Amino acid sequence: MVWAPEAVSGAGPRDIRETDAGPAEHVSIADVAGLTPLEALRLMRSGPRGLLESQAEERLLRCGENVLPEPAPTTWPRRIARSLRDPFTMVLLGLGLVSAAIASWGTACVTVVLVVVSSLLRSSGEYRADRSIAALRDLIATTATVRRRTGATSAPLYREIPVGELVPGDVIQLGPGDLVPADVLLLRSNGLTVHQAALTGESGPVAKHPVDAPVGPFTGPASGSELFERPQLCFQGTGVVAGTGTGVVVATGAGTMFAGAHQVSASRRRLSSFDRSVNGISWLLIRFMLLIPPAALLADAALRGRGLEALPFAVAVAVGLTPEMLPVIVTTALARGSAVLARDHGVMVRRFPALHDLGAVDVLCIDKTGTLTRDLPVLDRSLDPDGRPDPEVLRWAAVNSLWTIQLADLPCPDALDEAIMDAAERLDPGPPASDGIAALPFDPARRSSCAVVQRPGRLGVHTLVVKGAVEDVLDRCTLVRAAGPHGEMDGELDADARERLLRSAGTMAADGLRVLAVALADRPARPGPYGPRDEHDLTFVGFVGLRDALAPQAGDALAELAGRGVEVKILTGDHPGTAARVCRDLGLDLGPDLGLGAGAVVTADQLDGLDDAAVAELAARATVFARCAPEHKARVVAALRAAGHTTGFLGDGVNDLPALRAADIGMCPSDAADVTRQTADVVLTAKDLTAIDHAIAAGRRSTGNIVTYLRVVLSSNVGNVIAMLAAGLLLPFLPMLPIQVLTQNLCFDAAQLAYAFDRPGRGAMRRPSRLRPRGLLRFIAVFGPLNALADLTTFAVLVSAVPLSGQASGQAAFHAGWFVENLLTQAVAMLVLRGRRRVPVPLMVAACFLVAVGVLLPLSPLAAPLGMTALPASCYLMLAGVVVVYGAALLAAKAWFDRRHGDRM
Ligand SMILES: Nc1ncnc2c1ncn2[C@@H]1O[C@H](COP(=O)(O)OP(=O)(O)OP(=O)(O)O)[C@@H](O)[C@H]1O
Ligand SMILES: [Mg+2]
Repeated sequence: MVWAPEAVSGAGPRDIRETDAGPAEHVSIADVAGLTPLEALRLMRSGPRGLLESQAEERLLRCGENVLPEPAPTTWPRRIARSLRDPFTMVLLGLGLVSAAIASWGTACVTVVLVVVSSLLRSSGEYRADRSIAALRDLIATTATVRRRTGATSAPLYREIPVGELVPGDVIQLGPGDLVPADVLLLRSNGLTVHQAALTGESGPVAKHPVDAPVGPFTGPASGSELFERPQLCFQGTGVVAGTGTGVVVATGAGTMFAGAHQVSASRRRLSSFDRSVNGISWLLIRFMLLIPPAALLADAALRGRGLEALPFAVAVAVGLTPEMLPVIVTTALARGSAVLARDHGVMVRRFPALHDLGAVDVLCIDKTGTLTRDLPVLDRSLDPDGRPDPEVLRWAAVNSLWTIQLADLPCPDALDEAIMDAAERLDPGPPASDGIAALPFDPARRSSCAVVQRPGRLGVHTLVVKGAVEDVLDRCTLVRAAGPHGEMDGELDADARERLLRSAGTMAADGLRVLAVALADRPARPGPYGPRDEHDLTFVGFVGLRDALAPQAGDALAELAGRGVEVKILTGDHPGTAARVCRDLGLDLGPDLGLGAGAVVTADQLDGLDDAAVAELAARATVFARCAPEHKARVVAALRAAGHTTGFLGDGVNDLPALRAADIGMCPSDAADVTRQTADVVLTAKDLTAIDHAIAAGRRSTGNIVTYLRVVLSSNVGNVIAMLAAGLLLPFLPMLPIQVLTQNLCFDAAQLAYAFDRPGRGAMRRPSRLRPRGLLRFIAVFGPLNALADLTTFAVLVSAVPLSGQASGQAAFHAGWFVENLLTQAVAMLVLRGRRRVPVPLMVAACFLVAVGVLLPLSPLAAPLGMTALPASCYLMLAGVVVVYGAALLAAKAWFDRRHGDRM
């Protein structure tokens, strides 16, 4: 909400004249872009110690909650209107109009009933789906750390509040992984970098820091990109990559820059690949349907000279052909799959089409820490440059950990830092000896952290303590510490010494340890800020090695995934040796030596010189990519996708964000960084590979059910059309009355809803599943004609069994016979075409329903109005024979088809 400072003279309706004078405008971020922190605080009627709780309450009432303007909640009429926009419904409505125009009232009524039923079913399915997605919001909801006071004299306290309760003037803290909760002007910062892609589309992180000198009023356009370049401004919806900051909230809710951008982008939602393939299949069918009935009509007119009297029949056939339950089945299958997944395995799918994409995943990229290992590191050793145990190295590492945590106000300390401090505390308990001056928190791009401290008795000297990845720290070292006869001596770090140190780090890594290098430098004390460029000419002092145990279920889950045809790749920022060892311990095959110097492992610097094609080629061959910076992870994922793989990515850090965006399916655990959680398509309760395995299985199940539905419906529809065309040419009367076509269609639709509760066969669960129009066509090409053959056989049987000779009763018997055969064969096809596995109850009920209607309808009082009569017993026997032979033929054809094309979707 736009903040109107109190006490504006000439008060507007929202002003409350209670305090001293302030400026006359509502404040937006552009208004503070030219101000110093102090000026901005004054304008916002706040202070460095934050707002009073009472002030905040009052502002919350006046400015409203800090939430994005929601689109109006979907009402039922709107929901139903939306479900009518689907192509099948449009076609049905069109056919209804045609039937009304030719006064074929029965067809018109049935068409309307179909439209109403399918749109009601679909809307209620979507309603339930929306509700379960809304329930997920709590899981991904974020909080903000705000500084407030209870009374004018009390000390300010930091506390976590729901982001919605932030008000203009609040002083808040930002840390790595935070989603910036409002538009903010920075008061202080420490190595803060922010990812602004949500607003600017720019992929790299940008540095942000307060500007203390007045820069003059901001005169550019208030929405202009120039605003995003101002280092002192952080915008809602952007994510903190590294470092920390404190800032004053300027605009919240609808008043933020993000709210403006969000409204534009929300109206242009992209279609997912799943939506596109469903649409593709729909339009294919619609074209087919619009073509067949006119063709039937023309053939009929040409051969029998019947002209327009066959029009109602043609329209009814078109209605019968429409798979109007497809949208209902799709919604139900996906919503049900997601609900079961959430309930049984704690996996939340944030948009339903993602469930289909999960089933299609054939490459899964994961990180190492917390996924393959437990992320509970324990210090194993601390060594001097010569490889001798040396507690002094641990002490320095702990100094770095302590002061980076303390001075950078990190919200939650890194597991490595905690482990180092625990070990140092056991070594010498008590308060730290040195004083912290400044800190550069860990940055995944620099792969190191730095603390600047003042040692006791070393006045006038600042000591830089750096720890981080071995290669990166050694690159900034020129000296190496050596123990001399009279204490410490520093020798030159030449190429040989560097080689030797890299080798000993490699040995530790190959033992499965996480290795950190520690380095120091003394500098004359100075007041100014420290930055990454101060990390040079360091003295290497030693290594610390930490052991992180393997995650208990990781090995089994990797084997399961391999059994499902999912290839797993590891993208980690860690040492190649550590990564390779962990993978071997878990039984993951790393593949052959790539001849690049790191065995089977690719290190990210090897990707740097390569073009996209070469990266794709390497990505196909290698399993482990080590020393990855965030953009390397994204590059590998993008290369895999470009090569045609459906790629999933699991990660939890801010450094995983670019890859999460690049993947088809981004996954993260529910305790991941805010930004990561907001970006992911799938959120897991725990970072557990087993849950992903379940999620993939659920995706395949849902897709499998949709595919089975399409296969059965389309092959029987195609069969019927062929049979009707043939009958039109062979028989002197209509093979089926329009009302019969429609009744049969209603029965099929009702029965097929049961497919949402089916389970695909084992074979389908072992391979990635996708909706493939071509695979579908292949199936229909075999089973459609087979169905038509059964119909034609029935015609032959009926023609020989009932006296037709133009009598009405003969035709009614023929119609009844074909009606019965159609329902029975459909029941058989429903059970046989899904493969040989246990039939779930809903499907069995559906098949029995079809059989019961088929057998009983011609005997019931409804027979006469529907234009049918009871059949002689001999006819039932013959029809039973046809159905049994058809069932056997289907079984044989299905077995042949599966052998030929595999039991896949
Ligand atoms: N707190 C820290 N202080 C200093 N260096 C660190 C710290 N955490 C990690 N590092 C170094 O940075 C490297 C990369 O770590 P990072 O956590 O960014 O990797 P990652 O890609 O998240 O790895 P993973 O696949 O294990 O999740 C580590 O191997 C380590 O050398
Ligand atoms: Mg990580």
